[in-house]
Amino acid sequence: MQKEVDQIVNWLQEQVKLAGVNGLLVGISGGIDSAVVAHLIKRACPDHSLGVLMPINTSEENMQDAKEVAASCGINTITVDLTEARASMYGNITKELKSSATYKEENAQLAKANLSARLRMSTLYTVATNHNYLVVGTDNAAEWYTGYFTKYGDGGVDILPIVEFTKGEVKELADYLGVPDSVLNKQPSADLWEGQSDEKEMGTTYAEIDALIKGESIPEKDKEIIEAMHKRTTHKRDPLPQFSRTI
Ligand SMILES: Nc1ncnc2c1ncn2[C@@H]1O[C@H](COP(=O)(O)OP(=O)(O)OC[C@H]2O[C@@H]([n+]3cccc(C(=O)O)c3)[C@H](O)[C@@H]2O)[C@@H](O)[C@H]1O
Ligand SMILES: Nc1ncnc2c1ncn2[C@@H]1O[C@H](COP(=O)(O)OP(=O)(O)OP(=O)(O)O)[C@@H](O)[C@H]1O
Ligand SMILES: [Mg+2]
Repeated sequence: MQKEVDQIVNWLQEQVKLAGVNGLLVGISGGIDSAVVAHLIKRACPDHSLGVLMPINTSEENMQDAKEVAASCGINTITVDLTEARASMYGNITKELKSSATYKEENAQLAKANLSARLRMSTLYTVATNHNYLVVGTDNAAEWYTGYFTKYGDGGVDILPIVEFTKGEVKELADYLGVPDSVLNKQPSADLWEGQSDEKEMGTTYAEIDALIKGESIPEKDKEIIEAMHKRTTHKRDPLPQFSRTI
């Protein structure tokens, strides 16, 4: 584990040098992926790393976990409450959709959730520009394979240090790095709506996704769900389709 951590930390330092920036930042949610990334960037850039807490109707418990994550690695933090910004922006967009009779109630929850993720991305880039830092992403191998992230939201980042680590391996890293137990043992959640849990929404488990990625056999039902997610989200991993005048 020490060797893996050293390798990621060296890689992060290399990325800072290559990009010619001053440091690194990450959004800290109180979940395990951002906890691991916060620890790693603090190790890579002890004096030039930052954690950004961005509540949007976020529970006191998750805020407390985010603060404990920051305390556990000693990273500096700022908090930008986006609750009003999201309410105002979503309210304005919805008003327009409703007045033009193009509002679709069945897509509302997801649209609102993805707006939250994209407001967080915009906030991170505003802070990153101010500090001349890179925005560090928290996607792990399971999320990347299934495309379980918002395009240009939490997926809109500069570098991905833990994208080759399964959710199980992220947990091992978290344990090694000293992430608090409350975060280590918590159910993964995008926390984009009341009661959301990743596994409930996906209809499968991280254990099955991890197993499939590692080439192990898993129940047919889970395989179908995971492969369908993978296929549907190909566009999130591929380069942008670009019209070429030479075609
Ligand atoms: N074939 C295609 N080629 C190019 N672009 C395509 C496309 N199909 C859709 N699109 C575009 O992509 C959009 C759909 O993608 P996207 O906006 O990402 O939205 P979508 O994949 O529908 O939803 C995001 C999912 O990620 C989950 N999530 C989000 C954020 C954080 C976390 C977490 O774990 O913390 C999880 C969230 O709960 C939800 O299940 C469409 O609106 C369309 O604009
Ligand atoms: N309230 C928040 N404040 C700051 N950043 C956030 C917040 N919510 C989400 N994020 C950012 O979006 C990323 C994606 O969320 P995701 O839920 O996948 O990761 P996590 O919360 O760190 O771990 P887990 O998947 O176990 O919940 C987070 O890692 C974090 O960088
Ligand atoms: Mg989370």
